[in-house]
Amino acid sequence: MMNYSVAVDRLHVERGGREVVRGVSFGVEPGTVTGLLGPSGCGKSTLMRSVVGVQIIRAGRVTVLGHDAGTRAVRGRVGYATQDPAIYPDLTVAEALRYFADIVRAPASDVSRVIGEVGLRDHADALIGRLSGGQHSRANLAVALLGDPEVLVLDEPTVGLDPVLRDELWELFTRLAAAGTTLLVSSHVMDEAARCHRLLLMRDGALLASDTPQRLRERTGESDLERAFLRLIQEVTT
Ligand SMILES: Nc1ncnc2c1ncn2[C@@H]1O[C@H](COP(=O)(O)OP(=O)(O)OP(=O)(O)O)[C@@H](O)[C@H]1O
Repeated sequence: MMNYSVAVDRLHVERGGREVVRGVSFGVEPGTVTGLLGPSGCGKSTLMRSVVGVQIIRAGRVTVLGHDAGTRAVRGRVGYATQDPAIYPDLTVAEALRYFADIVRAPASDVSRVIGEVGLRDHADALIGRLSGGQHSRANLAVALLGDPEVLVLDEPTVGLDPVLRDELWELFTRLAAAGTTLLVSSHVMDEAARCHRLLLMRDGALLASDTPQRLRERTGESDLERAFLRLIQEVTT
């Protein structure tokens, strides 16, 4: 059996009295980038919260690096960037990162490394509260990179970024994966899908597909991944 970094088995999650993840199963191979795509509200963030271990689940099992998600054995080995950055606005970028580096017991040298990786070197001394939306989300991503976690769970890390920055961040994700990190990255943007090793296409709390971009194109006969996704939706609704 494949030694998955993240394994989700028949996961069911309820939120607000409604089942928002309905029997999802998949595995994420080590050293790969897996894209989690689907329309707003389909359950992407809920699924990611389950992988990080901060979501109460109704049924099923989520294991990360061979341990139940959120347990002590995996704490510090998983980096998580949420959609809503929660970094103190009255600290500078470097101060905030030093603070979080202390919490996750990352080496002090990590602060400068992650600032460079997200392209915030020129803003290291700027107050978090004064950053633009895109700079703020990069600072948030930098926090997740502290301590060089083996698994990175990134909820829409490129939202609000211009195409050049998005491209740079995807290059970083690819580089991290090549060095052995496992990444689960959600996105609304289909052109980012092509840069993933594997795609999870989600709709209404269920997985429509879990496959490589190439196999999804072949299976649907569509060269464009957005059209391939639409075709899969047609298949299940007709
Ligand atoms: N705190 C909550 N209480 C009740 N229901 C919630 C809560 N958070 C999310 N939901 C519901 O759970 C469902 C899945 O939400 P989720 O945030 O996982 O979707 P998503 O695919 O990440 O959406 P988006 O792309 O807009 O972030 C939605 O129907 C949402 O309304």
